[in-house]
Amino acid sequence: MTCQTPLIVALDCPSHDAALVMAERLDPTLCRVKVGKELFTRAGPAIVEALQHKGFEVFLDLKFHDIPNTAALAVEAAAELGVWMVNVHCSGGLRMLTACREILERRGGKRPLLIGVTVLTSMEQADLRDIGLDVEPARQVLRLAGLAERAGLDGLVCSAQEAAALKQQFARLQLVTPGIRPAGSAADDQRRILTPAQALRAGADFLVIGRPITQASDPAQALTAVVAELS
Ligand SMILES: O=c1ccn([C@@H]2O[C@H](COP(=O)(O)O)[C@@H](O)[C@H]2O)c(=O)[nH]1
Repeated sequence: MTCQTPLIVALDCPSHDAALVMAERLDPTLCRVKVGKELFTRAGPAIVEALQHKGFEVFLDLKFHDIPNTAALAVEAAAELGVWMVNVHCSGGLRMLTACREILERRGGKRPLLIGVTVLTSMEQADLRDIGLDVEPARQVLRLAGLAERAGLDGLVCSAQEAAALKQQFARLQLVTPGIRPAGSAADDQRRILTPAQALRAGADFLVIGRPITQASDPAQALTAVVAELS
């Protein structure tokens, strides 16, 4: 099934069973799901297959960042799982990004969207300074977007705060935006946030939402409320 909505729910759950219980409360016509580091490390490829079996398209958010050969082979393994989207860190560099794109092209057939992570939405300027980057997040995002464009990636993970500037310079790239917070929700550890409606207006293609839905007392109702905000 091809899902038409921009919503991706982050299933940051501690076990296979917990993820399936949460997935039961979601509707695959209203959202895709994201399997990240915690869930995949605990539950492995079986959880991806189980979610696909329930009708969900899966974004495998493992943010690969390694030497080109290792990263590319990891991306190929993700493609073999039949995931809809996979990602790598742009800061792995042009050769790493290119190797990841090339291995998917060589494989042929239906392939996942290959998305480059720019600057994590939990980071602000002080965090970049701590790692030796004396630059505003938005500027660093644009730099890394240029690398992703040159390497032929399909899109970027970025904050929706950068979406308008990115769409202006890199119209081809699809923008996947975590750090989405419905009005009144806690920001948690996120720093560069926007509401769902603001994010779409700014040009985001896909909105990643985790805790505001999965930790709500009624996740199905929380998802429906976001859908309503966007319609
Ligand atoms: O820059 C990034 C990249 C990935 N994420 C992931 O998205 C979700 C967000 O969850 P919330 O509960 O809505 O904060 C989470 O799985 C992160 O690993 C991100 O937040 N920022």
